[in-house]
Amino acid sequence: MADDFDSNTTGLINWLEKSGASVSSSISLQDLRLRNAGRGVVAVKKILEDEVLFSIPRSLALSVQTSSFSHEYANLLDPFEADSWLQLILVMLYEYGKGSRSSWNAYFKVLPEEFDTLMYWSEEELSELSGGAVVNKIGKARADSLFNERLVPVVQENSNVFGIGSKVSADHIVQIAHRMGSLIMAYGFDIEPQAKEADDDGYATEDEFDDWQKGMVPLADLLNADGDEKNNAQLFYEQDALVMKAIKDISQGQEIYNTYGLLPRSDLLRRYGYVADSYAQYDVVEISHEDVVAVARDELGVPQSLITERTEFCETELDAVADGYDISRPPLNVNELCCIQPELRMIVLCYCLDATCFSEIPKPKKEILRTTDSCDFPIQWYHLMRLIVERRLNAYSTTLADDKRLRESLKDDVVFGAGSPNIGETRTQRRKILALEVRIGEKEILEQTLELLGKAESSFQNGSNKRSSDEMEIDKPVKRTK
Ligand SMILES: C[S@@+](CC[C@H](N)C(=O)[O-])C[C@H]1O[C@@H](n2cnc3c(N)ncnc32)[C@H](O)[C@@H]1O
Repeated sequence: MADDFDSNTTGLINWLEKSGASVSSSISLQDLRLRNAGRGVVAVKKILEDEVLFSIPRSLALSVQTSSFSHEYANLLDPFEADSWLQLILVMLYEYGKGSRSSWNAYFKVLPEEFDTLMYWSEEELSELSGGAVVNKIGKARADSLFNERLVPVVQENSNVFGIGSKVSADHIVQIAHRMGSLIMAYGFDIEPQAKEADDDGYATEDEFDDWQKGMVPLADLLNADGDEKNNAQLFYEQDALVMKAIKDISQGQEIYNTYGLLPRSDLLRRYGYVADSYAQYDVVEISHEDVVAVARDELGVPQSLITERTEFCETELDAVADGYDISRPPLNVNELCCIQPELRMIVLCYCLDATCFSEIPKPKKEILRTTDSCDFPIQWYHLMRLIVERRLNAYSTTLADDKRLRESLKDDVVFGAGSPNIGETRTQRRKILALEVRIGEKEILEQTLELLGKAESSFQNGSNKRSSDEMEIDKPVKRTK
């Protein structure tokens, strides 16, 4: 491809090696744009487990500690002391503004200027995700006002320090700050600090447990990621260097993958702007507390006074109340409702119990939160839980069947995830497909949960030990069905 892509890649490797990094001859940084994966690191020779792929001196990581900004302009950083994210953005604005005078100039040249992360989606594109909880987690408005109120005045008042003209608009500064914030989110690492010297008596000082610092680690952040067995490398924080090592044998030609953690695809899309099938196992659906209350009150007729009393109990005695609760992907071949977060199971239970059963909840109360499983629930629990899941499913404007049909119709055009060619794909079309994958995952979870609830409810109704809430013995030991 005729652009600066390859020369920037070479520039990065040359800069790293000149600055004390070592890069194994068994790897190469390659152009994976045809697979919609930007740059990536590929094994050019067989690599053995524990082999060092590259080693980056700590001083080459870009952070508040390593940039000269923190001592030259400490006064500008001070007001942001409590916010390490804003501090790092400020440092990156400074180094970026220095252009070729920055030690990290070659590094900035390989970092992207455009993102598919949700922060950059239009309202129309985001509407493809409506019904899901992720649209409420993007935080663009909050970031905009934080940048406008706190960063813009500092940058404008010190335009010479940040290498921008004195007439640069607030919008432009906010735009670059968003780029830096997005880079930190998708490329940054939490870097373990160097171990401190031990005291004479052999004990390390308390400072040894200093917080890990956010920073950018050149090259380490050019590894793509996998949520499963393709993950074959990991960054180790050694005393003087950050060292990427193989965590399993890697064949020649295989891509080298880091991991971004056990993220549901909605979060993968929000933070990294892509989805991959290997993360589908971590998908979750969030049910808001507000929805649980609304369904109990409006659809099951639980009086508001009882809801208030029981919510308070769940909050003070069980520490179980949150803004939202997760339902995760039900494990295959397991007929239990362990996919529903225990806190949600317990709150729903508390809303269902009559006064006598409620007063019999045994002590220590927190114990029951951890041990109660679906076998101990009264029939009303299944009913309320089903209504909650159905309400959540109805929040989407399309059904799972609609979405699967749509995916089928797009299948010939686009392959999803890391292997997808993006030729001819418009940005909006690509985003539509990414959202479709997330929606399908969430709806699968909800439909599978409904199926499990239906099965559990009917086996409860057919069973000999039919109980209603007033017959319930809540302190019985957990009866596992397996
Ligand atoms: C830490 S960077 C990895 C380097 C990136 N490929 C580049 O060229 O700058 C993270 C970004 O890489 C992309 N990425 C990571 N893993 C991927 C994968 N398995 N498939 C496709 N893209 C991936 C996403 O755009 C993500 O935001």
